[in-house]
Amino acid sequence: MRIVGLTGGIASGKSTVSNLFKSHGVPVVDADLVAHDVIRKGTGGWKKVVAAFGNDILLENGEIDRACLGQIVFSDSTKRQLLNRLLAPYISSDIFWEVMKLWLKGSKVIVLDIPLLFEAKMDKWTAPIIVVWVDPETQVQRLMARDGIPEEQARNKINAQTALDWKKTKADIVINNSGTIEETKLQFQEVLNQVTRPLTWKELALSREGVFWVFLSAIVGILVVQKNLK
Ligand SMILES: CC(C)(COP(=O)(O)OP(=O)(O)OC[C@H]1O[C@@H](n2cnc3c(N)ncnc32)[C@H](O)[C@@H]1O)[C@@H](O)C(=O)NCCC(=O)NCCS
Ligand SMILES: Nc1ncnc2c1ncn2[C@@H]1O[C@H](COP(=O)(O)OP(=O)(O)OP(=O)(O)O)[C@@H](O)[C@H]1O
Repeated sequence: MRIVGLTGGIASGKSTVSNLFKSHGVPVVDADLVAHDVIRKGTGGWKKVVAAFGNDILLENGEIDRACLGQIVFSDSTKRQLLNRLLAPYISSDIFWEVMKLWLKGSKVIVLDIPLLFEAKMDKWTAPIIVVWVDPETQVQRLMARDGIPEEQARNKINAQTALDWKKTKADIVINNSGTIEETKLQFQEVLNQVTRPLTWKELALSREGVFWVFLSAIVGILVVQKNLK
């Protein structure tokens, strides 16, 4: 199995690229969706977050008001680190199970869309690593437009993350999403070819079929040895 890492900065275009993967039949595990799931009302993550941040972050229906929690953590690095610490175990274990489900289904190539791939040190489990890069001014403008927030808030969110230029230096593949969607789609086609090329022997051995054949060979080997010993 090939586990491709997809990361970038906030509003750099990760979801845009992951939607392209999905539309070409490559399954994607979306860490943002997982992060939303682990703080649903009544879950372990919800309890931890409410205990740490208080009832003021709750909506009337008891769900966490993510916009409100976002305002708190994107302007205070200590609180952000606290939230990251509380949720990291839940997020990583859920991502692991999502990967296992895809492995059991026999998926050969999957994409992990994880904004904090490097920060959470999950980059070691993925190869190749794709970084969706955008120039700084376009990033601010797109974030302001998408979230309907003022420039200062947008810059707070961007500064809450490791610099996108640094992430770019760690990438195996960079998609420059500063231009039009059409330009991104052109780059994507090349990336798709690269990512879906035949699996290496190691990747093959880690796929469901690979494990099956290793297991079957071991059983046959044992039976042959036992027969020869009789
Ligand atoms: C802060 C929260 C409540 C804001 O929720 P909201 O729905 O408004 O935003 P959403 O979850 O869609 O995140 C939007 C983007 O913000 C950035 N972001 C989210 N959390 C963080 C963080 N802890 N540090 C830096 N950037 C972050 C990512 O680029 C993400 O794609 C939420 O993002 C959260 O619970 N974050 C902590 C969990 C986490 O680490 N998520 C990232 C997945 S690895
Ligand atoms: N090439 C592009 N041209 C114009 N707009 C774009 C382009 N790529 C993405 N956008 C827009 O920019 C915004 C951010 O893109 P997207 O949601 O894909 O980023 P993201 O990295 O997934 O964000 P987040 O980190 O918040 O999850 C969206 O409103 C999207 O429609």
